[in-house]
Amino acid sequence: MIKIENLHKKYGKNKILTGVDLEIPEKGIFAILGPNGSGKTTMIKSILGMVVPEKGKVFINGKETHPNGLYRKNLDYLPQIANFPGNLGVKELIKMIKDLRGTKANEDELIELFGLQGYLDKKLNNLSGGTKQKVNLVLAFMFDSPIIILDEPTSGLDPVAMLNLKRLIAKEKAKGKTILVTSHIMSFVEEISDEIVFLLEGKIYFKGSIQELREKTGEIDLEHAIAHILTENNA
Ligand SMILES: Nc1ncnc2c1ncn2[C@@H]1O[C@H](COP(=O)(O)OP(=O)(O)OP(=O)(O)O)[C@@H](O)[C@H]1O
Repeated sequence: MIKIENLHKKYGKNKILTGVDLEIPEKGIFAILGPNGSGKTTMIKSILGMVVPEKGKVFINGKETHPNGLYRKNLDYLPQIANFPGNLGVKELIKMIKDLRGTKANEDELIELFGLQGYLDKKLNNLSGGTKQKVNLVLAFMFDSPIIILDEPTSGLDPVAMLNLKRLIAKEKAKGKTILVTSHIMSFVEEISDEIVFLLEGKIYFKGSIQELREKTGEIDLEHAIAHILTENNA
């Protein structure tokens, strides 16, 4: 379980999170939504210890996260923008991340799933955006951790890769994992999520099922429900 208590984070004078309280139970897919700049990535990075909040606590499975970051061994993360050196080859990068992590990985299955066999000797600089994203997805899923955090996983993916990603996420959920995901693609969110967490003006504005959100807003689908909240709040 992931628990966030009274999280506050500002960058300079810019207050981003102003008292986030959130409990994510074990097992299931939870979509973190909110307008651009609402602090989704900042919240995710706080869970990962990559952002230091002014105030607040994060607990993973009942234990407060420690600045030494050892708890991250049980978390897999796909960053919104992964900045690996462009002169690294795909195979080299995968090996480097495996060596750093020091645990077993199932990269071969994922390389096949995303059709990356022909790219293993290519340098990252020479890959298209979508192919780079597929490599990042391999890195994010290959360690089989119980918690997976995906920041904009659909970015740049073609429809085949998108279908493969959805199947992969469903398979990982079936293993009992907890998956946190951000996305601006509402059809994707609608298809995969068990619950929605909506961030607005530094706090959790809504947490619940898509059905509950539709009922709360009186709208026909998630896209309209989100648009309704944003318009109502001038966001
Ligand atoms: N390192 C930083 N230094 C200064 N400001 C930052 C930093 N990181 C993020 N911000 C600012 O914090 C705010 C929240 O950013 P964040 O990336 O968390 O939003 P988001 O909800 O993930 O946005 P998006 O939907 O566009 O990905 C933005 O205004 C952003 O410019």
